Amino acid sequence: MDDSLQARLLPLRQRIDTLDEQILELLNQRAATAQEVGKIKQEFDEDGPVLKPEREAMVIRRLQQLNKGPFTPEAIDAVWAQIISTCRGLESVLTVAYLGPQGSFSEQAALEHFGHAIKRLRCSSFDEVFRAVEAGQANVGVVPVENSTEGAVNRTLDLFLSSPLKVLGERSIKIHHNLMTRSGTLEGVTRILAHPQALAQCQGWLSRNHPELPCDAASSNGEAARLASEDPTVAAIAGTMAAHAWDLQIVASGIQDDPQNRTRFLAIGPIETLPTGNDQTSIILAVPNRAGAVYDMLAPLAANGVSMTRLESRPARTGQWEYYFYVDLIGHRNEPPVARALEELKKEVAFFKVLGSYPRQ
Ligand SMILES: O=C(O)C(=O)C[C@]1(C(=O)O)C=C[C@@H](O)C=C1
Repeated sequence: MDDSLQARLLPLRQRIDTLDEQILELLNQRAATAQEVGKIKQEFDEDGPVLKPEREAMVIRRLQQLNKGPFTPEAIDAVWAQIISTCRGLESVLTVAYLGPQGSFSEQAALEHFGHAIKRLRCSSFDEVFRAVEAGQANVGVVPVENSTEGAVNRTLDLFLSSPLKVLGERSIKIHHNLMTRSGTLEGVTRILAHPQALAQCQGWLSRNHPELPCDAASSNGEAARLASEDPTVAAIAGTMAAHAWDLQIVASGIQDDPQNRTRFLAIGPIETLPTGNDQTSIILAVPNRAGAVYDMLAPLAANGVSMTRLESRPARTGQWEYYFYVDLIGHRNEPPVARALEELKKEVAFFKVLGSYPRQ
């Protein structure tokens, strides 16, 4: 019985070994070719960015279209993110800034988007992420912009207003929250710590299951986990990555009120991204405080057949009930319908800023 099992498995495992050798050979050929690409790019522009977000998106999309399975499109995305990350890292290592500490959801988004062959710059606030990239301490940053349960991440929206950085890409990740402690139980625990967004995303579960425990805000879920690792009276709400990073045990998993809870992150940096054929453009607008102004603001989009996927408003802090509108459009700013719509829009509004055009995820 055992022998016949071995006899059937052996040739298949030998075939896997041979295929792996071929994959390895091809990966090394790919890495060497990327290094050549890197040298040519450097000859043309010594200080130019190694990162080409449009090319990375197109490499992955092309393979997803060619793919006949059983490898899944998600697996292609995950595997090639790592392959490209390694190839890019052999040209020059990308420094990525995001809200830390270790194990934060921002870290997860940064690693999923840019792969593991990066230098990690963990920051203590979103302000610091923007500052680090603006000052050149990091090549790019990753910041959350909206959550499917809680809506906009207001601080990020406000920071975009005055930052010269561009949006280079987007990455939406599933946010699965867990309650965790050092011991794996709630014995001796007197309070729960988490980022305010996480507390809001779990408020139903918390009020049903632990109305007796006060909840306090931490600067990130990773930070809550770090504090729980030092203090047995603290339970943290954070992701599985944070539990591993801080050696915590999960008391309850999947405690977010919406099982489909997701957060969308944006990659930001000082570079423009070229069109890929499937892009999105993010802009900020402000309109004069008069009747019909918002209608007029949106009319050029409809007139040029440009679809809007998101409209968010933030107070302009003038005390006059004036607002900034954050708008996402389908298409790239260099493509004629979007370019025309933006030209017309500019004439209607009191404030206009393009945050960037970037590949849709
Ligand atoms: O095509 C390039 O410019 C490369 O440097 C190669 C490569 C890749 O590995 O495919 C790596 C980094 C860039 O961001 C884009 C693509």
